[in-house]
Amino acid sequence: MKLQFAMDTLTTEAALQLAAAAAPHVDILELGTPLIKSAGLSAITAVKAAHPDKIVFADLKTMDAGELEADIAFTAGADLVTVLGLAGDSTIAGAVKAAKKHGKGIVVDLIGVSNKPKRAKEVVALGALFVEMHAGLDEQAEEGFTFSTLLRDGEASGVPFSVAGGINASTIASVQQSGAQVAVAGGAIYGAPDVGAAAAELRAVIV
Ligand SMILES: O=C(CO)[C@H](O)[C@H](O)COP(=O)(O)O
Repeated sequence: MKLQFAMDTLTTEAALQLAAAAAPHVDILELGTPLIKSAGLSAITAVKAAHPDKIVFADLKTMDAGELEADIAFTAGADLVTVLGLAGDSTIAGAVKAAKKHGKGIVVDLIGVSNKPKRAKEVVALGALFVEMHAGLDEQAEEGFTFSTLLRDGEASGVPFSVAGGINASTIASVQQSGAQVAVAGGAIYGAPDVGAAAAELRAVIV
């Protein structure tokens, strides 16, 4: 299972510092949606230039203009770009078209989708590389939140999936056991006093 570090910060400088600390322990460096909205596509270029050996993931969460938005992110240096599963099929197909042009991949984020296994199958049929079983930061803050549903949905989907939703060192083993291809961790790494040590701790559980 690959480990993805979601850098939910607001400046390119902060992202480069986080990436430098965590890179030895992670496979995928994710530029979070707030970072791309705040710093722009140049943040993608900067992270890819600093870490050409890593998979750079641009969490655009595209809802419309799939081909155009994916194209500009791939041109900026992204290897993987997200489109929302709530978007229409034509948006997802457009993003997949851009990914094929660049030899890269589209990940469909199923945040907010009620029947995630069903939509997962549909979007992989449209050409998505994998889906993200995702409970966002707001959903995580809701009373009674548990990400066990995400693991069940991933297993039920029958397609390649990642899991994101507040994963930490005590829960990442269950993500691996669910058969996920990628575990996404944001706050558990960037919120730790020692970013490198936090990434290493997660990595130690899954190797
Ligand atoms: O995409 C996101 C929010 O929409 C986050 O990057 C994702 O949820 C991972 O971060 P965390 O581990 O803190 O939940």
